[in-house]
Amino acid sequence: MEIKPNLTPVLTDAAPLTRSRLGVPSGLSPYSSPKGATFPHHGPFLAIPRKKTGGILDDFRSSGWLDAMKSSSPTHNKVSKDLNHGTGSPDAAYSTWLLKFPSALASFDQITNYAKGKRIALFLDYDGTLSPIVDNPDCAFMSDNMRAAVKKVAEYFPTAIISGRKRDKVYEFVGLSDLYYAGSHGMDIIGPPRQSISDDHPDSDKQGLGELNLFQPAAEFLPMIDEACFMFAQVLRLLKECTKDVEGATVENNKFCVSVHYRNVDEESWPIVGQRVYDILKQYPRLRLTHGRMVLEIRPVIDWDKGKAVTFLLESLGLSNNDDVLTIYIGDDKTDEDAFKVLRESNKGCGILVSPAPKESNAVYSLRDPSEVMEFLTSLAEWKSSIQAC
Ligand SMILES: O=P(O)(O)OC[C@H]1O[C@H](O[C@H]2O[C@H](CO)[C@@H](O)[C@H](O)[C@H]2O)[C@H](O)[C@@H](O)[C@@H]1O
Repeated sequence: MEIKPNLTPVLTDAAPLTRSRLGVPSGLSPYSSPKGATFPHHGPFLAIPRKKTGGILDDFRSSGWLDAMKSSSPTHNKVSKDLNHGTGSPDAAYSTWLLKFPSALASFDQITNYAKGKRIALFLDYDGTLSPIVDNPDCAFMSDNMRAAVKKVAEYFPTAIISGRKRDKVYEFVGLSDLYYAGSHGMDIIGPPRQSISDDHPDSDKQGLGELNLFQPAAEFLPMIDEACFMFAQVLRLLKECTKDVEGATVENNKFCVSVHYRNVDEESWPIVGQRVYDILKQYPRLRLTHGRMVLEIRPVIDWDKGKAVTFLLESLGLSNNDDVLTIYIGDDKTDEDAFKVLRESNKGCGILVSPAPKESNAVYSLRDPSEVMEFLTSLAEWKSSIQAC
């Protein structure tokens, strides 16, 4: 399968996303729960506050922008201190947390038992999931071993990478053509083919990868995003000229969203960065702010996120209305929670949270870090290969 960047868009404006405009079989309304077995949930459900999508600076107003910056970006010391305070040691806290979010490796048999007779659709976040978190976003390379593991698993299951990054950038990092790519938090999707997998090749998990479509629900925001991105960069440059305080702050243009990174900024100066972003955003009522790992993410106020992207891809692949499909989404970030939530509520599959420390989540299982993700993907491919051989 070739990635063709210049195909005719399915939809290039931000008009309401209806079934007919999308040209997909069943629209984007919430799934109804399938009959029959439900995916196992462990321990009490931990509620994640629902993301607001209606106005500007929702997060800032509701919880205070500095608090939000700090809570989404705990420093290593702060995490250790919190864990020690609550339960004695980070290891003990992690073990307790694992009761609620069991390791997907330790629960591998349970997952594959559940997957028996079903087709698996696989969704993978990039940063912090396939590549380790590093200080310089341009150097977040995935290892060759990880690439081989993703390639292998994609030979058996339809596999999509869903990232906050610009689509081209994440494709450059991953470098595999036989995958679907959704950049800008799902606002820039390559794929899927016009014919559904199930219509074409009912006996296979992974067929029908024909001509690809481009889906960009926020296309009309492009000029505005470019302009805002330019302003963030200008303001940070001016700030750096006058003061060393924000040394380390960088702006990344992710096409349909902008990332303002503060990982390399002294924590005392985070308020300056946050305040500048806040000031500029006041001029853009159609842009909103969300928080990632040491990053402020500015995006259009459309009701679209990674969860919607998963729904869109499953529907377009003809996999959404089948009870014989198990969707697995692996991710590490707040933005991945939208996808975990969709899977949890629709009972269409399970989220696997990648985290070395306890966190609230809508995922069902957990993995500690990208090396465990690699092990899980390898095991999944081996399992599929072994049952095919039987
Ligand atoms: O959805 P993702 O693929 O997880 O992308 C989310 C953001 O990831 C990148 O930033 C994060 O990773 C960087 C490299 O490890 C790290 O330096 C940064 O602090 C993290 O926030 C990416 O640079 C952002 O544009 C994405 O939005």
